[in-house]
Amino acid sequence: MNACCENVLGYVQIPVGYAGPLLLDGNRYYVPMATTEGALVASTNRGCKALLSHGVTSVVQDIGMTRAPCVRFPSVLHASRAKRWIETQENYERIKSAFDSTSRYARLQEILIGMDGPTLYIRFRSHTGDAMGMNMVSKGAEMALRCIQDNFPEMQIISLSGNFCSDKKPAAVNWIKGRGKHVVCESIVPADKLRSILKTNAKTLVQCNKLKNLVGSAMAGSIGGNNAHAANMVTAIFLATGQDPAQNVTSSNCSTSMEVYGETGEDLYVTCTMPSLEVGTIGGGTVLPAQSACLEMLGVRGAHATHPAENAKRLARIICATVMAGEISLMSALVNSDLVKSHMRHNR
Ligand SMILES: CC(C)(COP(=O)([O-])OP(=O)([O-])OC[C@H]1O[C@@H](n2cnc3c(N)ncnc32)[C@H](O)[C@@H]1OP(=O)([O-])[O-])[C@@H](O)C(=O)NCCC(=O)NCCSC(=O)C[C@@](C)(O)CC(=O)[O-]
Ligand SMILES: NC(=O)C1=CN([C@@H]2O[C@H](COP(=O)(O)OP(=O)(O)OC[C@H]3O[C@@H](n4cnc5c(N)ncnc54)[C@H](OP(=O)(O)O)[C@@H]3O)[C@@H](O)[C@H]2O)C=CC1
Repeated sequence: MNACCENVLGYVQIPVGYAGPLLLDGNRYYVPMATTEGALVASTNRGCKALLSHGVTSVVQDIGMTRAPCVRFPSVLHASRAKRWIETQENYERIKSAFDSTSRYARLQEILIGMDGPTLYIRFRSHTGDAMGMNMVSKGAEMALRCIQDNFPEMQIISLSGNFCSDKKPAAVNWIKGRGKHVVCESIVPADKLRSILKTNAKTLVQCNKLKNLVGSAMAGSIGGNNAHAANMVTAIFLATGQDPAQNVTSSNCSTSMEVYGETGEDLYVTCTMPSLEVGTIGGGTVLPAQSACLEMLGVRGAHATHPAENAKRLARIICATVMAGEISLMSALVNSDLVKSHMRHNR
């Protein structure tokens, strides 16, 4: 009681299904998904089946979590002087040791400073082990600001979060600089599997991906990227595994790409690139029993025994590969005009 929530009056139950086996980097996963959208799990499951013959290959980069306080100075000259001071290597090291002193795992990687008039937006980026890291990086940023203020007493702290972080709001900075984990997944779906499982072919999917996910997203001025429904798989796994649900905003950034492949050009080459997956396997809602059991299902519960961040990185890979499964299945349903039919069957 009273962990992760206040004034607790009960639980809201959400059904949890699974998709899989998902063959990823040589391992098989059964992926828990909490959702009330009938057809979503069936669709993701179908995508997993279509990806089985080649499996999914992933690469992941631990970008780190970010917090960007907004601080104001009496004039542009004062602000510029402070900016230069922070950017000097020797001072960066002083700020870093203040930041790092707040945690056994938070380790500052970079300070990126934006300037608007006499106001600075100081974006601290830190590795946070297996935790998603928002509490840790906020704590570190607060200590780092104290170190800066010791040298610039005229600095006024407007807000610990200045929105240049950017947490829980759609923002281009997270696409460009990354946030959390940056994952790229790749696979090939052979022509026979496209035919028998997805009931379509590579050329049709590639054309739909271009006109819907690329041109359509551009027409809409999308900043979430060119994808069909990454947010569906991200959110369902976030709910099942105790991630912060509001972070589905940035975490769902995804670019889905499709090309024809193979000697006859009948196979499908597909990639999903997700630059800002904000995930952890320790801390926050991951400690709750059901969510913890779902992490256990994936073999990533808690802190990694020997290499901090490895569990969180593996969870990020699994989410991106599951997104790929959902993408190829929904796209196939759309080109077959099966979307409404399947939702009338599973979703009502
Ligand atoms: C529903 C299907 C999969 C049927 O598709 P189907 O090809 O008729 O299915 P099937 O009966 O031939 O089965 C093929 C495989 O699909 C899986 N499968 C099939 N049924 C089940 C089930 N009940 N439970 C678990 N798995 C299931 C399973 O892997 C099965 O293999 P098998 O087990 O037979 O060897 C298909 O029509 C489909 O994928 N529809 C799309 C549904 C979807 O993706 N909905 C979520 C997105 S909609 C939305 O929220 C976003 C949107 C659309 O607005 C975004 C946008 O703008 O694009
Ligand atoms: N404060 C904020 O601005 C925001 C907070 N949140 C919330 O923050 C929470 C998540 O914060 P987060 O910092 O991830 O989690 P926690 O606040 O739970 O911090 C993680 C804790 O786990 C400890 N730890 C033990 N082993 C490890 C390991 N291997 N890797 C990393 N940490 C380890 C850390 O140690 P140590 O003490 O040494 O660091 C720390 O005490 C969520 O509930 C989320 O909803 C969300 C958005 C904003």
